[in-house]
Amino acid sequence: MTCFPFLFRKNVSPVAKHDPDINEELSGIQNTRVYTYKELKIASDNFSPANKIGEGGFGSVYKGLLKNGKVAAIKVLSAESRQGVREFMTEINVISEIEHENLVKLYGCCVEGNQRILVYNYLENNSLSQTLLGSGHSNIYFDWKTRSRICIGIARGLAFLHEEVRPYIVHRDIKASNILLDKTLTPKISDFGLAKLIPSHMTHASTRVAGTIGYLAPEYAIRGQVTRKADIYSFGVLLVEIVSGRCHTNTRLPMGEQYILETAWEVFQRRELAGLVDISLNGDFDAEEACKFLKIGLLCTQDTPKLRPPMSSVVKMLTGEMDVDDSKVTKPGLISDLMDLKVREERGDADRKISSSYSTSSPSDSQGTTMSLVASSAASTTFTIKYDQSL
Ligand SMILES: Nc1ncnc2c1ncn2[C@@H]1O[C@H](COP(=O)(O)OP(=O)(O)OP(=O)(O)O)[C@@H](O)[C@H]1O
Repeated sequence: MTCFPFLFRKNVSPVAKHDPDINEELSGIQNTRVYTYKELKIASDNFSPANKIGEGGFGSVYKGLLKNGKVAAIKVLSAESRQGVREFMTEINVISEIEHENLVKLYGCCVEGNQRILVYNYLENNSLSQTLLGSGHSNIYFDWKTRSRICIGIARGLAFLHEEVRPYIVHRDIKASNILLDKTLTPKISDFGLAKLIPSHMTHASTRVAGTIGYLAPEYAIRGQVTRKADIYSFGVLLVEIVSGRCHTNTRLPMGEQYILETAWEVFQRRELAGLVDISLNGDFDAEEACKFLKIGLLCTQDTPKLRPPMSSVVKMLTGEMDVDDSKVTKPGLISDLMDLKVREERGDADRKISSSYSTSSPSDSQGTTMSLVASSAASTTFTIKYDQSL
């Protein structure tokens, strides 16, 4: 991490003065490069639409050329988003302290008036969701070797967060759109806005549930306990997506085949896993390895969190340093089971009610918007579930 002569907190007094919460969080941040708004405006050619490279839940992302000649991705948070500000601070806190080949690199940030901007190194090949899973909108061909390398890279990045960093980090939003690819197709985990830093003596932290339907571990959605096992579940879904070239949910398929984990579990039981491997590979893949990856995906998504292997073991299994024991694979926690639960709860059978709210393009609109898990399960929608403690 590059250190600069001035500290982050010296540059934020206009915001801190108005918000004691942010002030408190800022005091924990030591070395973060602070850009002026003017610098970033110049870098992105006045945030020109031609330089806009993406739109996330909390604002727009622009490509820009920094004064030092480096190309950057400049993420401008929508100004009025309170939720976004909290996530902005989390992102800085989490990622400014760590560096790994498979994690996106934060160059710095900008806090001026109500402007909040994050500056990352620019990754040339977009995200996995826009390329591999982007239904033909990309000209990158992901052969088997590339996919295998991507899976191992993501696993290494996550193992680093889970097992090497202290306090360890639960990412909480591992999904295809948060895996960015550099020019050599090396995967970089991005978007640490939802991450939680958890001291090692704690087994979990209770929190508002946040994540993306389709990647969300059932026990996390139900009880709101953040553990590494929830990330491992999301990684398992992603692994199956990468091998199969299919998004976790496809409502155009017949019932019973819409959720990739359901399909993976079925073909696993019928010993036909190879049939799930992406047909666009035209059979040109290492079938044994591909089936092994799918089994690891199933191991990671098992309904019982304790049975999911730690990420360091996942890395070893993916690289062949550790065997995968077929007989150990148990049924995955399935989103359809989660929907059953929701339906039962709506009927009043359960003693705890889940009330959900979700954000699409405008996070500031999200509070209080009731979402039915059933109705929205097809979309890759980031959402939050809050428990009504009074129930
Ligand atoms: N470092 C980067 N290099 C290149 N492109 C990037 C970079 N960061 C983000 N992008 C582009 O901007 C898009 C939006 O990113 P962002 O992280 O804001 O949202 P998201 O992860 O797609 O969605 P959400 O915020 O809902 O999780 C990404 O999909 C990607 O195309």
